Amino acid sequence: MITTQKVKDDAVQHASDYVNTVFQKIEERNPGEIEFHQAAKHIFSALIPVFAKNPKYIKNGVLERISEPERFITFRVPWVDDNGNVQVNRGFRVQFNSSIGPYKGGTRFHPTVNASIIKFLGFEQIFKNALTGQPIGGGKGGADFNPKGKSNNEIMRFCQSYMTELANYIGPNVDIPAGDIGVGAREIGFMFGQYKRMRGTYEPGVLTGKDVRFGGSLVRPEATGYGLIYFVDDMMQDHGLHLKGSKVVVSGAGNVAIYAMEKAMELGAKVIACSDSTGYIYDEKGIHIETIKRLKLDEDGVISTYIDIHPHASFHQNGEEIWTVPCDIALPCATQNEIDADAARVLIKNGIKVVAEGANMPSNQEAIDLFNESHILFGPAKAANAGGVAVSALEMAQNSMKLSWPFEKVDAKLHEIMLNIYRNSVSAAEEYGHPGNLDVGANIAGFLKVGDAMIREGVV
Ligand SMILES: NC(=O)C1=CN([C@@H]2O[C@H](COP(=O)(O)OP(=O)(O)OC[C@H]3O[C@@H](n4cnc5c(N)ncnc54)[C@H](O)[C@@H]3O)[C@@H](O)[C@H]2O)C=CC1
Ligand SMILES: O=C(O)CCC(=O)C(=O)O
Repeated sequence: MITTQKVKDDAVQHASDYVNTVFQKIEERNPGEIEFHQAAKHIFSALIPVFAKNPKYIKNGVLERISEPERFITFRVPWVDDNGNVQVNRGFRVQFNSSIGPYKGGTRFHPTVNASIIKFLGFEQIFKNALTGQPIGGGKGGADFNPKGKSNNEIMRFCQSYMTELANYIGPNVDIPAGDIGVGAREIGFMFGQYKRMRGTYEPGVLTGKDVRFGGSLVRPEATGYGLIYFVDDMMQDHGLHLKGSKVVVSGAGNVAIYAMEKAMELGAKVIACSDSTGYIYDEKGIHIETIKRLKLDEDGVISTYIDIHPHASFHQNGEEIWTVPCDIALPCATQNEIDADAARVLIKNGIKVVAEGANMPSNQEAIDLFNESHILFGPAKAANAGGVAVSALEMAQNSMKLSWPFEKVDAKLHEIMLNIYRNSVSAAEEYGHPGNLDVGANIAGFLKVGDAMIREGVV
């Protein structure tokens, strides 16, 4: 049952009943898809004040429509490993909502990928993309393929097979995939090469996160992490706090985590811990970012080897316990549901001031409630990590114009977009009776843009 703390009048009660009815249908139609249910429940509860104030969304069935993907594709991905054995994985693409632009969203290669994970990510992406202010709809894709331990040739063959089927459903004005966990510039390059070979035309706008030598945008590799820190900086300054001199803990050591650490350090913060799926490292003197980049980006190694190079640091095997490290700012940048109520309580007990989500849905609902109750500054994923997709949209714009913007120009646009996302989330939260709650504000601001477009486009 979805409830709101402010059941004041009939309109709110009616909106709450409506949201609960639609949510029940989602549970019935998508049995067992717990991550999708979690994301839907979270967003729906934030929207109760919107439906109470504007019954037009109820009348036009916006919630029923927005929560049912326009298209959900699953496909076989057969490939041959280095030993000559045939392997089969399952590929997915959800084309969730195209009311404000072509479907846009990343691609995850990880053994845990299933319909629920892809739908939760695609659903979140609708609202995130709307928040960026750019004309991009929501989509997401991936496969239950485990890139760990695979050779470069195996990765290439897998990407080519994945694209051979996916190419039937995407295009620069239809659906534009990018990277996510397990998919970076190398995988995007292999997929781009296969798409080009199949189509026989050069269409750089079909994928983002490409290498700069063939249509990629400067700043895209850094964008999610840098954007996260711009968001944190804006949010802290607005509350009289400063990044400079703050102690930061970051989970993950992939694309998002690395560039978040880099920008945080550049702005004067001290990052003292980061992790991968094997455990976390603690470096009281401050993490040496060049070592992490070399270990994780160049060598695809494990984080424990950091202590061979920096013996004063320590390695701790259980990755989740990274949240026991006392700090001012916690940045979950690894995966979903990495902060539960217990982790949130420890962070709060240790005096945390800011939590901002680089990963998608890294904090569960109980954790978010605890942060809000304790007046921790909380930057929700769909606002705080929107910098990656925002620069992807800038990459699409450059591809359409057949030109490349300099680093400084893209970086300045990224910063401006993050500031606008912050301000719009603050305003929406205030307007709908939850001042200071950026989580509610971001969901509402994203929804209003998409919901209004859906009404104007008719029942489609
Ligand atoms: N790449 C992008 O532009 C964007 C990514 N995101 C989200 O950010 C998160 C990270 O994505 P990327 O950095 O792109 O992926 P990545 O594959 O580059 O890195 C993921 C990192 O998380 C670590 N990790 C995974 N599970 C873990 C666990 N249980 N405990 C500790 N560490 C763990 C991995 O070892 C790796 O270091 C994901 O939730 C993704 O959906 C969100 C917005 C954009
Ligand atoms: O750059 C993109 O299109 C997608 C980024 C992404 O997957 C995300 O925002 O979660």
